[in-house]
Amino acid sequence: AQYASAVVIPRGITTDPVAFAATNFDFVIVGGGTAGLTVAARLAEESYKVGVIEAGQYRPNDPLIDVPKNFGSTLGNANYDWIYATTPQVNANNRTIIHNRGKVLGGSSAINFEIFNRPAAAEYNAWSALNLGLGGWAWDGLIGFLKKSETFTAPLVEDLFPDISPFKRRQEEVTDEMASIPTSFLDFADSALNLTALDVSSLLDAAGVAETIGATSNATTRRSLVEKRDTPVHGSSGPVKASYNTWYSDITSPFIHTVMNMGIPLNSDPDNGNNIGIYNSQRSVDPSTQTRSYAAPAYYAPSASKANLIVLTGAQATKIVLSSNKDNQGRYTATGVSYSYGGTIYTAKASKEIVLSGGVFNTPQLLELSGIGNPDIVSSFGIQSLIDLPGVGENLQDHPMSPCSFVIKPGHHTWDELRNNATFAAQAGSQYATTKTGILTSTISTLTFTPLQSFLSSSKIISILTSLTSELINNSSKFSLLQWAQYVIQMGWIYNTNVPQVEFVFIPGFQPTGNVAAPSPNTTYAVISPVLQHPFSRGTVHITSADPLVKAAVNPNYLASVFDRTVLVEAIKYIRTLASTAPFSDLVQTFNDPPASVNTDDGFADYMRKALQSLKHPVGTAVIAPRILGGVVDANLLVYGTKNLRVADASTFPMQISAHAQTTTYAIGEKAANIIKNVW
Ligand SMILES: Cc1cc2nc3c(=O)[nH]c(=O)nc-3n(C[C@H](O)[C@H](O)[C@H](O)COP(=O)(O)OP(=O)(O)OC[C@H]3O[C@@H](n4cnc5c(N)ncnc54)[C@H](O)[C@@H]3O)c2cc1C
Repeated sequence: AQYASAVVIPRGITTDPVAFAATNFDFVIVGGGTAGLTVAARLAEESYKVGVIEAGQYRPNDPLIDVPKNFGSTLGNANYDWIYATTPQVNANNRTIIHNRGKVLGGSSAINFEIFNRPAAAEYNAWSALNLGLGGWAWDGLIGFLKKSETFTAPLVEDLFPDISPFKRRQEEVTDEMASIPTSFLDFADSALNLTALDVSSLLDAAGVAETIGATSNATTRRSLVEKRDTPVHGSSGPVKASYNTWYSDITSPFIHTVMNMGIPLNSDPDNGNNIGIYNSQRSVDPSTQTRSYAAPAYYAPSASKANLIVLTGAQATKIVLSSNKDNQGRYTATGVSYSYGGTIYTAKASKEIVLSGGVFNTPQLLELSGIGNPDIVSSFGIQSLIDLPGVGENLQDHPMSPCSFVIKPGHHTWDELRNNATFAAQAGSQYATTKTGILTSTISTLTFTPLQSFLSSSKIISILTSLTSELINNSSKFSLLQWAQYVIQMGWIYNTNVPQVEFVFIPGFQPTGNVAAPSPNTTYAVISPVLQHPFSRGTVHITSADPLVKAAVNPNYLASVFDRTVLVEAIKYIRTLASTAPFSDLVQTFNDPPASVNTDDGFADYMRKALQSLKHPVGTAVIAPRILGGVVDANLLVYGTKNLRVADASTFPMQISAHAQTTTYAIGEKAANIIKNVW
C-alpha cells in the first residue's frame, strides 16, 4: 500500500520510468513506430493494459513533420532520426551510406517521404508460398489489412495528373523472346531445397510465372489498363488518411508523356495488385488538414485518452527478459522488457505478450542482446545464447538507387522556386498557413514501375540471366535455404512481366546526386532515380557490442550481385534516353549528373557506384519463414523458441516488394493485432 501511494499510474504519454515499471501490463510493445502504434492502438480497443516503450519523443503539431513538402527536413537531426550509417560498401567506392530511421513517436512514418503505394499481387503471393500457405500472407489475405489501415480519398479527375486523362485506355504489346528459365539453375535450386517442404514449381507458380509467359519462349502478353481507380480495393474508414497531390510542377506532365511515348503504360489503378506502369501515387497526407498522416496522429492520438494505453517516451529497450525455464515444448516465456531511461535500467512486466516493433535495425539488435540469434555472434559478446536462431539479422534487403539529375531550362516551376525566389517562398508559406493549399502541400508522387522487358532488349535480358545463373551456381554453397527459395521466386519474377524490377522516381526539384551535393543558385532541376526492386544481394544487421546503446552494424552488401550491378547501370542509361526523348527533352538544359561526358558503360558504372544511395526501405532481418529455411518468426509472427514474443514491423517482410514500405508495414501491424486478439 505504501508503494502504491508513492507511484501514480500514468495515463497517455508518460516520462515516468518508475511508474511504468510498476504497472502490470498485459502487453508491452517495444517501439512506438509505424507498426508498433498500430498494434498498440488496436489492442487498446479491448480492455487489455498496453504499454509502449519508445526511444523518441511525442512531437504533435511539429511543422517539420506535418507540412507535406517538409519531408526530408528532419533527416540527420537526432531529435527525429537514429542516423544509421552502413559499413563501407565495397561496390560503392567503400562509402558508408546514411540510413535514416525515425526516432520519434510514429517512427519512420513521421520522417518518410509520404509515398503510400502497394506492390504487385505476385509479391505477397510469394510471401505466402515461402510460408507454405500458412498464416494468410498472400494478396487476398493482406488486402483486408491494407484497407483497414487507410481512408482513401478518391482524386478529382482534374486533380489526377493534370493534362493527362486518367481514364485514357492504352494497350501495350510486349513481345517476349526470352528463353525459358535456365534448367541448370532450376536443377540446382531443386537439389538445394531437397528435404524442405518447398518445391521449385510451387514457388514459380506463386511468383506468377505461368500468369504471363510461362516458361515458353516467344510468348506475347497483352496488358490492358482498367478505366478508373478501383475504390473497392481501398479502405474508407482506416486511421491513415491518404490523398493525392493537388499541386504539380509544370515539368511533370511532359515527363509523363515522355515515359508513355517510350511505351510504358499509364496505370490508372495501381493499388489493385497490378502496379506496372507510370502512375500518380497516393500520399499519406490528410486531405482535410493537408498535414502528414502518420502513426502518431492516425493510431495513437485517437486512443491517447484511454486509461489502458500508456506510452513511455525517451526510453530505450535494452533486453527482453525470458523465463529461466522452458515449457514442455521447449519454449521460453517472455516476461518483461528492460529499458534504459536517463542512464538507469528498469524492467516493465507483461503478463500476456511482448511485441517487438523496433524496426529493421533495432529489432534484430534487441533479439541478439537478449540471447536470441546466431549463437556464435551472440556469445562472442559475452551474451548467453538462449535460442539458436541463425536467421536473426540476416536477409537484409533494400531498394538501392543512383539518382540522376538534370538542369531544367529557365521559366519552369519546380520545388527549386522555394529556394530561388524568396518572395514566392513567403507567399507559399502564407498560402499554406491560411488556406492549406499550394506548393507546400505537395510531395513526390510520379512513379514508374517496370519489368526489364519494358526497357531492355531480349538479348540483353538473356545475357543478364546467363551471368546471374553462373553466379548463383558458382556461389551455391554460400546461400541459405531461404535464399535458394527466394532466388527461385526472383528468377520467376524476371519472367513475370507483371512484377516490376525497377522503379523510376520522378522528383521536380534538386536532390543531391553522385557529383553534385548542393544546388547552384537560381537553378531549376529534375531528378530521376532508378531504384532496384528485387536485388539478389543480401545484407546483415548484427550487434558489435553487448552495450545496448551501441548501434548494430548495418551491412546491406549493396550491388554484390552481378544482376544488381548490370540492371542498375542499364536503368541509369535508360534515364539518359528518357531525358533525350520529347517532350521532356525540350525542357532539359543540361545533363547535370551524370554529366554528358559520361556516355559509356564503364562511365555509367562508375557513376552508379559514386551515386549509390538507399531509398530507405530496408526489410527482412527478422523474417517470417519456416524455421528450417532460416526463419525468425513463424506465420503468426511468433519468435521461434518462444511462447509469447512476437515481431511486428518491417523486419518481418519475407522478401522485398515493388512498393515503398509503409502501407505493408501498417498492414503487418493490423494483422499482428488481429492474430494476438484471436489468441487472447
Ligand atoms: C527517410 C525515409 C523515407 C521513407 N520514405 C517512404 C515513403 O515515402 N513511403 C513509404 O511507404 N515508406 C517510406 N519509408 C519506409 C517506411 O517509412 C518504413 O519502412 C516504415 O515506416 C518502417 O516501420 P517500422 O514499424 O518497421 O519501424 P519504425 O516506424 O521505424 O518504428 C520503429 C520505432 O521503434 C523505436 N525503437 C527502436 N528501437 C527501440 C528501442 N530499443 N527502444 C525503444 N524504442 C525503440 C524507434 O524510435 C521507432 O519509433 C521511408 C523511410 C525513411 C527512413
